[in-house]
Amino acid sequence: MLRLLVLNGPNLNLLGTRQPEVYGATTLAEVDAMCKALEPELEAEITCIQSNHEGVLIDEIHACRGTRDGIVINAGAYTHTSLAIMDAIASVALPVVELHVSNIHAREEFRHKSYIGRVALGQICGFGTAGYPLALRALAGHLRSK
Ligand SMILES: O=C1C[C@@](O)(C(=O)O)C[C@@H](O)[C@@H]1O
Repeated sequence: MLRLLVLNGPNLNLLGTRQPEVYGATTLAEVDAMCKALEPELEAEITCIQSNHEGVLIDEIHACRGTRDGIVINAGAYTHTSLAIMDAIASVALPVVELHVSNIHAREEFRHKSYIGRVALGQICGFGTAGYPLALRALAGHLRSK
């Protein structure tokens, strides 16, 4: 049984109502349900956590050491700014898939840089909230191939 964490960062609690032309109409509760629904197929226990606070996200990443096998993270705007989240991911040495609902590379220049990308297994972006199951499948596939 794989143990996977889906970690959502700042403002993602507003999914569904926040700039729907960019992020779509699906709510975070619906995203969490979509992720949990993959548990039987992926033979995984999937936990979904969201926080608007950088330190809480870091604590959740640290807590994965020895308790989880991998992480899907949408760090929101911290993606582009947070050396501390990058260091936390490097410190726990677990496979991490970076996820963005929007295509960050097609947006403003400041969204093109990702600190998470330096320590991630890979990145999925631009597929809307359908990216979450893609990211979980990619992570589980990677873990099972090891
Ligand atoms: O909050 C977000 C959401 C985001 O991570 C996405 O999922 O597309 C993209 C970030 O640039 C932005 O700050």
